[in-house]
Amino acid sequence: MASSESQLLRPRFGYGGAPVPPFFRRSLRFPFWTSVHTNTHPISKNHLSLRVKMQPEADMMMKPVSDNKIPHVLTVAGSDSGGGAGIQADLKACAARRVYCSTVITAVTAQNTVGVQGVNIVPEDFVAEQLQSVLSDMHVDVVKTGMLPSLNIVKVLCQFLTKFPVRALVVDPVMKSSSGDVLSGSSVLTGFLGELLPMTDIVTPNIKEASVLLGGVPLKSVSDMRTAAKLIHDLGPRNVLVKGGDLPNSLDSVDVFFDGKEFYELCSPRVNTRNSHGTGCTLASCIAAELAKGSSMLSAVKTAKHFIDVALDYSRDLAIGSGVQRPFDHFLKLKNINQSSGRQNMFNPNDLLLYAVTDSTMNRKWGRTIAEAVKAAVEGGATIVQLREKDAETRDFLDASKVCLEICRSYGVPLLINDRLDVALACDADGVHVGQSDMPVRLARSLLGPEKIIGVSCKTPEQAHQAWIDGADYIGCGGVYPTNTKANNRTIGLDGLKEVSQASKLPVVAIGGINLSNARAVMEIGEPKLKGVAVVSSLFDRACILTETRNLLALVS
Ligand SMILES: Nc1ncnc2c1ncn2[C@@H]1O[C@H](COP(=O)(O)OP(=O)(O)O)[C@@H](O)[C@H]1O
Ligand SMILES: Cc1ncc(COP(=O)(O)O)c(N)n1
Repeated sequence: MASSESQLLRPRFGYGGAPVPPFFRRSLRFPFWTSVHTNTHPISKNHLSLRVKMQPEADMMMKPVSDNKIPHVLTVAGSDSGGGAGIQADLKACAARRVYCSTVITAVTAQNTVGVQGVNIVPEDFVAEQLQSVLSDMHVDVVKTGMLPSLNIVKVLCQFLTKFPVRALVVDPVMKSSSGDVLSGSSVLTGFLGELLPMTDIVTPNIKEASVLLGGVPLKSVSDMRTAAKLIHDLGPRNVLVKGGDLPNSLDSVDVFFDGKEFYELCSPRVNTRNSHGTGCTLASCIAAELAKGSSMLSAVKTAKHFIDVALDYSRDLAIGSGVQRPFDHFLKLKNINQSSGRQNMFNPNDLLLYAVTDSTMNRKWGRTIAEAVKAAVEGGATIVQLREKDAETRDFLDASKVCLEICRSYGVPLLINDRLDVALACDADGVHVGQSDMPVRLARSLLGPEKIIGVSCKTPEQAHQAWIDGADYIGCGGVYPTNTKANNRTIGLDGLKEVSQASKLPVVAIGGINLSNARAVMEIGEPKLKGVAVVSSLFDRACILTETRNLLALVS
């Protein structure tokens, strides 16, 4: 089988050749080998780097089929009673990626954080019955497979995939659990090699599974993973992702992607955690979800890898179960329940580290769309973004906000809207930032509900205290230095910032004239409540936003 993107996205629903939206077309001017630095969940200050070779035309996003068709992934996998892996991980991954997920259960396992205590295989005719029910009715876009515990189940699945072709088939060749317990016996290998892999669009073995597929050759290095990816590709799948989560002696977690022509190494710092049970299932489901939405294969793989990084980093110390195979949180929500108010808050104060505030005048000056500016900033490592569009038409602002939100979500970066609660609500942004003469915080909270982030500009300890009483999440304090971006804005200097930060019960981000030459001095006032710097001109009034963001991030981290 050929390994082209166009083949993968078979135009069953008629959008394989859809034109690229202008935003994506313009954003594809990457150098050949590029290092895309993205921030992890800012609980840690690690920054990921995806060492990937970008392919401009192949890495574009495709337009969804129609506005009404919900992207749909069917997972054919086993149930994990502990909820960390298998069907449960697949459902959570698809929900987190906003894709519908149906399920065909191949086995029920009794499993927890210690290991697998029992496996009950579903008879193949009942697997067939489930496949018939879903595939005959529900317009599945992508099928993702996990635990396929018997050769007959593999065969039944292949028959159904021939009868009901789908746009893409993602195969996670699950063989053992992370605890080392066998989930699929060696008999299924015949089915994989003879039937399933040749139908597969991407197969995602970990290093042990890659070794089994290749008859037992050990994989000990990234170079071995590359060789294995090539050899597995020869078995029929159009794309191969050899996952390096278990690669010994590696500080990084490196996955090797091979599309039949090019190799790509996707690299991120290894998260030191026990909460990694279900990463393989999640990664494959995430790839399936992105493909169902219309992404290219490389883009789907990159998004999935980034999703895992953010979720693992967030979940590194989640206490669930007494064993070492602990699950992680796909929704980044479990730790943020504010017990006292019952309010569930997604806000993490460390998100304030490098806060990018857009400016339409600067974007016009440099000939950029707001989305291009935001994309460059988050690629450079901005940890939170605020859209501040004082003179935009509502419709234009809303459209731009939706595009920016999509970009920010794919990087796990919160997006706030300045002042315009209506726009924030309409696009489901993560929150708002208001000034002292904008919507009062208390009203904003009642309109936005408990989950959204609300920030408020404060110059004095009294305003900071009021912000806390009214239910804000953070305060923006400044202008620290004189600036042109805001007329008649009194400068409070480092002394004023220190005074407000000492008094504030809320996390503080400094704003006003902050740039590469003074950002360090700001952070060095050493106030625990001061979590970062917010910048406008020093990112957006510059030729290369991405480079400026990286440089500033390095200074404040
Ligand atoms: N500790 C970790 N830190 C960062 N990424 C990890 C870690 N463990 C696994 N991953 C990533 O999770 C995904 C699943 O990999 P792996 O754990 O090797 O698969 P499996 O769960 O099938 O054994 C890969 O993208 C891998 O790089
Ligand atoms: C039902 C089921 N499917 C897949 C896995 C693999 O997940 P992991 O490699 O994280 O143990 C599992 N443990 N259980």
